[in-house]
Amino acid sequence: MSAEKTPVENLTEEQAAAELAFLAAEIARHDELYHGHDAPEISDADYDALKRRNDAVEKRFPQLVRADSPSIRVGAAPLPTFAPITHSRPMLSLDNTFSDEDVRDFVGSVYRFLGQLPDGSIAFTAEPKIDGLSMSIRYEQGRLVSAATRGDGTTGENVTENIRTIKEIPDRLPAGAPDIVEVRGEVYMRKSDFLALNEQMAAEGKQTYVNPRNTAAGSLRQLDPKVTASRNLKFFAYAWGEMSEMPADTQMGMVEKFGEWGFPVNPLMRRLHSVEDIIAHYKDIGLQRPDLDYEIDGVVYKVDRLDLQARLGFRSRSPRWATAHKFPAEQAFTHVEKIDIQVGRTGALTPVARLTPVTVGGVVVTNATLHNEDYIKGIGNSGERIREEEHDIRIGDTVIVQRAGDVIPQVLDVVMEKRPADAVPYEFPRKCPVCGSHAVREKNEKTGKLDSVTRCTGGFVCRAQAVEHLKHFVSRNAFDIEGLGSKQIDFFFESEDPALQVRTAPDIFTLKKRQEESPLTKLENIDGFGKVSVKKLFDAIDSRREISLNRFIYALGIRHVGETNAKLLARAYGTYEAFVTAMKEAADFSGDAWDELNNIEGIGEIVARAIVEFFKEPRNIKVIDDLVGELKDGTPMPAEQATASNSPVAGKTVVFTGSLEKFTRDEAKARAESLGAKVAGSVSKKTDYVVAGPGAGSKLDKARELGVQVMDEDEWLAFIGG
Ligand SMILES: NC(=O)c1ccc[n+]([C@@H]2O[C@H](COP(=O)([O-])OP(=O)(O)OC[C@H]3O[C@@H](n4cnc5c(N)ncnc54)[C@H](O)[C@@H]3O)[C@@H](O)[C@H]2O)c1
Ligand SMILES: [Zn+2]
Repeated sequence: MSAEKTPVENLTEEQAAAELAFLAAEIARHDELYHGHDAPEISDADYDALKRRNDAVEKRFPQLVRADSPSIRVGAAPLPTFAPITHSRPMLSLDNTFSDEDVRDFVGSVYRFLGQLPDGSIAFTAEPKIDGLSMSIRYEQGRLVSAATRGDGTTGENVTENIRTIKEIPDRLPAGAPDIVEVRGEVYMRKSDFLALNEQMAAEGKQTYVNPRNTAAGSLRQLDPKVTASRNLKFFAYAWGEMSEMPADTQMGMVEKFGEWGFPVNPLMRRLHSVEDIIAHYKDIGLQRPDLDYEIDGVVYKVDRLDLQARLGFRSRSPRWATAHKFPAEQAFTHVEKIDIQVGRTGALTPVARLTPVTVGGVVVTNATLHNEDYIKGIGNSGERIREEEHDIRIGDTVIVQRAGDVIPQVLDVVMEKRPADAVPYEFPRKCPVCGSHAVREKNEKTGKLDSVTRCTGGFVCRAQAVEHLKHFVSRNAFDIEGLGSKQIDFFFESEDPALQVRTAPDIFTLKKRQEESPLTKLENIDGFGKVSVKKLFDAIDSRREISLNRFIYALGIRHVGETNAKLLARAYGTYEAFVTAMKEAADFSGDAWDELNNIEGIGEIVARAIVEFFKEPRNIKVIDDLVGELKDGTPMPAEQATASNSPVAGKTVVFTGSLEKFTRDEAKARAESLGAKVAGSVSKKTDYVVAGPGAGSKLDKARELGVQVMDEDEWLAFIGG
């Protein structure tokens, strides 16, 4: 879909054709979901953007307009569930306008089309665009005989029995009404009814609805009219189909007539002349929008005189005499009831505002992400202010929420006038709410600033992260346990059976024993496992009780510690014991152990911090101790190279000093490391050997002072075996 991003003017004809084909299929799919199943997958704003893109491409390449172009189609084909009804006159859609400029263009185009009419002489009606579903209701001799949805504009669904259950829709017209009357308008659900229905659905443990429009459509298209009847649907009349006689000669007059006949009509409809008045009314309706008990998504403008409407006529899918001026993504006011912390799979603590439910742009919003600690304070990712000082988000605050691009609702700002006197700044937790481990913000190496994300350090024990960690633990470059894939981990993790459950790494190694001791749950009887595969699995697990230190470290899934760093650490410390002891000693980020960790070539400060934070968490230590206890000899094997060479220097710390003659400093270091030694830059009590060439100075003195064994180059070579 990268072509989508290419500016229309840069598209080649070939690209344009391909994109139009894609858009036709994609828009048809969304139409089907939205109109056919009342279950849209994307927001209206995103849908409208697809449509606009299609229009723009077609405008530049008119020769490419497809027979199935969304610009000439309306809605979606009726569902076969209902009998089809062919409309006596098509039910069309409306053209859209999005800006004041578009409105001027629309009015201008009407004047141009009609010609010779003085400015200000054409009246337009302006009325809210109700977000429901359009309906055509037919009366013959004053009696309701049928009702149909719009469908694809030509054929709709017969929903007569369901429409009859709507109390607001008269069953009979008063005497004097024409013989044939088709009243068209919008069936909708009130916001308050929608919220109440959803509450009830939730209380009954049923799936709740997304928004009033889809709920209204779903409620109407029920096979059982009793369900429709229970939903308290409403109606506004604003248009008509076939009429045996016209009772008025203006749009306004017609709607007034509908009102007289007993149909609900919208009280906000006005007749206006100038673009300025039209736009002012649009703004006024926009202001009233949050307080209306029904969803509207714009204001519809129509040429008032019906003779002029007739002259203007229709395009393929919409009248030339009308347009819908859409509202931008909606904002709404609501309260922050509380702030919860969610822990992601990587351990990130994300604050979420729990809001008093409110509909925003047609969708009920109950949560908004607050991203991180700084965002709550009003500080952006680069340290910039995103809200005014003091506009930090507090529990109890009234806030403005917006669905921009309509994905995750955002809290835009705080209404300070409404802040309760006792509201206190939110205190971001320093502990993971899931596992209780301490949570930290990392420091950015380059900027020296704190990272905006707060992370749980209990990666190894935290339930929020555990599944991912376990999957990592058994993966190919870690413990590499065959037969224990992602699916199996999910299964064992979710199991509530003590004989099957795996929540932490050591559980993997106790599984066999627990199985043996449990007379009830036998893994081999569970779907997907069989006798043979269970034996294989337990063999695979047992074979991994012997594991190299670098794999072991990598398997812990410490942040920033990938395979390379795990190898560096394993090589530097040689043994598990040495490694863990050093990490514990480095807990306060100072002292010899901390310096040595930072001295390891390739290990930077961020990595070093992450490792120390990990080992600082007693919960991690507990699990690691359990894990190690399950291994052969109660420890991972010393670093890989060391075991290979059986060298006397494996795991030892060596310092080279003075000018070496038999080899370069780099060569000496590489050689020593390949034998499993750790090469350090300075002498400390941890140093095992100092290799001193001619001219050695202070390091040699220090070694003598500490009683460290000193060798010359030849002795060293003999020691390591030539
Ligand atoms: N999210 C999705 O996947 C998806 C898919 C398809 C359509 N949609 C949304 O549906 C709408 C497009 O559907 P559309 O083709 O029905 O166009 P439309 O809803 O923009 O406009 C036409 C409709 O407006 C309605 N309407 C309400 N009040 C009216 C009034 N006072 N006067 C005249 N008509 C009035 C009528 O039902 C008419 O059919 C857009 O809002 C679009 O975003 C969304
Ligand atoms: Zn945690």
